[in-house]
Amino acid sequence: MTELTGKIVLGPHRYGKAENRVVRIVRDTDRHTIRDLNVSSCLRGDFDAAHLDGDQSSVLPTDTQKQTIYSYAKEKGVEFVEEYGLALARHFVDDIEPVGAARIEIEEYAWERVVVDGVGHDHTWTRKGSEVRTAAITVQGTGSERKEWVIGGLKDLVILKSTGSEFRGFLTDPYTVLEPTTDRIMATSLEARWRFAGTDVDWDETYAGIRATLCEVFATLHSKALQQTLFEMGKAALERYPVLAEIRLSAPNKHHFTYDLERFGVENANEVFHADDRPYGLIQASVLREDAPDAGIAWEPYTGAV
Ligand SMILES: O=c1[nH]c(=O)c2[nH]c(=O)[nH]c2[nH]1
Repeated sequence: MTELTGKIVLGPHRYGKAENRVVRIVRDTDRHTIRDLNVSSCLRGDFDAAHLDGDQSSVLPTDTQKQTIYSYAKEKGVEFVEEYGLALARHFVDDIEPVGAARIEIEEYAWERVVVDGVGHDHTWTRKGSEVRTAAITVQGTGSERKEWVIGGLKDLVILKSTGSEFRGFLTDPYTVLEPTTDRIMATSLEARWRFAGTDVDWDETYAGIRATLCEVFATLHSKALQQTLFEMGKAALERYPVLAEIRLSAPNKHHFTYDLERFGVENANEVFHADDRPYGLIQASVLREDAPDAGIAWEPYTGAV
């Protein structure tokens, strides 16, 4: 048995307030707007003494981080979640001495107006689908050492095409039972995260455009595999949006198996399927520019997987 005798030391650490549920209503007129967010703050820096000696003198309480998150929702507004995240991250790095880097992760839940007499209501909404907009903002260092990274994204975007997808010609071995197919359902619950090359961005327009591009390629590309579809989706997003350095895609292959109706003498020409929830193929790919600026710690996650 291998036995290790080396000195035990503190490794990397970070802390913050995770999943602050911030609902911001703008009510300057009778027609209100709503932004519904889940905001996490994460600080890195010289917090060794808190771990090694129980010394809290450098520790900004996670409760204070929470209060700042809520106050900034009014002071700075949340019209663009990326700007709100940048304001928070800059504040923690610039104004709180021991903080070397701050990361703000945001999920945004979409709401749509209830329609009354054909018109969207002023102050009543229903939650819109499962889809979530995401952002992860990291600010590190001050002065000439300053680095800022913004990652936009979405998750739980459920998308399905009923044809235009095949999977054949794959490697086989004695355990292979899968039949090749030239016509299948392709469906996924897409997670995509894209890293911006800078911070001067039309955030909402870019979000809507990237989302539309990803959906358009999924729909129109005749797919030979989910792997190919993911690469082409990412490539199209980078081609259309030069503000992007890279995009990372994660897609569970939500299998739909043709249900065996032959047993009943009933023909099933790809019309009735069993939607299987588990297990699923999990296909992940990143697409990037060769001249993408350094990602630094932009992808180091706090609350969730990246
Ligand atoms: O698009 C696919 N990629 C795979 O790698 C794979 N593997 C599998 O069994 N079905 C599929 N589909």
